Amino acid sequence: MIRFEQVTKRYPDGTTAVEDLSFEVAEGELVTLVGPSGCGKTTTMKMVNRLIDPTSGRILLGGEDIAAADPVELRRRIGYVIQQVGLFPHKTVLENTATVPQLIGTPRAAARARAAELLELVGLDPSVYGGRYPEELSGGQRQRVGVARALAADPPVLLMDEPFGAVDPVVRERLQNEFLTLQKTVRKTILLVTHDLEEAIRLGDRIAVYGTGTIEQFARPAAVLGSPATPYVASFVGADRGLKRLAVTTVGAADLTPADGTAPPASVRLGATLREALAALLQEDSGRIGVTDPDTGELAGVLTPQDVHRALRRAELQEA
Ligand SMILES: Nc1ncnc2c1ncn2[C@@H]1O[C@H](COP(=O)(O)OP(=O)(O)OP(=O)(O)O)[C@@H](O)[C@H]1O
Repeated sequence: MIRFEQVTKRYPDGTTAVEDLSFEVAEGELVTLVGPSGCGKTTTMKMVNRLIDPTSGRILLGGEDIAAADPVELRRRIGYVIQQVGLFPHKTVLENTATVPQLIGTPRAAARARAAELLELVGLDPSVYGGRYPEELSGGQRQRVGVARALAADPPVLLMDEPFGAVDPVVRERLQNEFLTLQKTVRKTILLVTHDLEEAIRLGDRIAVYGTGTIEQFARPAAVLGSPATPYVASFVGADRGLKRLAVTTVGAADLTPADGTAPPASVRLGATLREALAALLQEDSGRIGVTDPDTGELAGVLTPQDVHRALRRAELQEA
C-alpha cells in the first residue's frame, strides 16, 4: 500500500535526514517508526503526504508514484494526526471533526452526523462534548478529537506523529488500547512515529527501528525483541527485552495446565498477553490463575509461573 524505494532526503544545508530507505507497509497494517531524536522518522512520514519531497528515490501509494499526484488531492486520501493535535480553537469539537468532510463537499448535515458517529467511536459522547471548545477538554480528550477528525474523511491511510505524546502515561496506555480496538474496526494503513519503544511494541504489527537515517530492523515486535538484527538494535531494545516480550506474547491453549475441577478465583482470557497473565498471577496467592475461552466463557485450563516460562520459550523458538 505504501512503498518506499531507495528514498534519500538531503536538506538544503547538507543534512542527510534519511538515506536509501526501502520498505513496504501492507494494506491495513500498522507500522511504527521508532528511534532516537533526529534519526529521520518525521522526515520519512512527511514525505508520504508530500509536506517534504525526497531528494531521490520514489514513494508509491497504492501502486501510484506520489510525485505525480496533486499534493492537495493526495492529502485528502491521507489522514494526519500530530502531537499538538492542531484543533481549531474557535470551533467546537463537532465542527472540528466535521471540517474535512465539509471541505470535500459533504453537505453540512451529513458531515455533522458523520462527525457525531466518529466522536462516539473514539469514546466521546457527542451530546456531551460536541458543543465544547478544545480548551474545555483534557489533553487525552483532545487527542481523541484529533483521531476522530483524521478519520472523518475516511482516508485509507493515516500518518500519526507521536499521537499520544502529550498525555500522561496512564491516559496514554488507555488511549493506545482504545486506538488498537478502533483499528480492528477501521483497518487503516498506518505509519505511526514514536520515540517510545513500549508504544512501538504495543501498537505495531511491524516496527521499523531507526538508526541514523536508516532502518536497522523492520520486523514484527516479537522478532525485534527476540532476535535484534544488529548490536545497535539490541542496545536500543535494552537488556530487559525479555520482559518486554511478555507484552507481545499471548497465552495460547497449548500453554495451559489442564484444570482439575476447581477454578482459581482470578482469571485471564485466552489471547491475553503474558504480561497481563503475570500481573494476575502476582496478585494470586495460590500461584495459579484460570484461563477462560472468550467465545464460550468456559475455563480452558490454568496457568502457572512455569507455564508462563514455557510460553516465553515457545515464542522465542518460533521467532528463531
Ligand atoms: N528543514 C530542515 N533543514 C535541515 N535539517 C533538517 C530539517 N528538518 C529536519 N532536519 C534534520 O534532519 C534529521 C532528521 O530529522 P527528523 O525530524 O526527521 O527526525 P526525527 O527522528 O523525527 O526526530 P524527533 O524524534 O526529534 O522528532 C535531523 O538531524 C534534523 O536536524
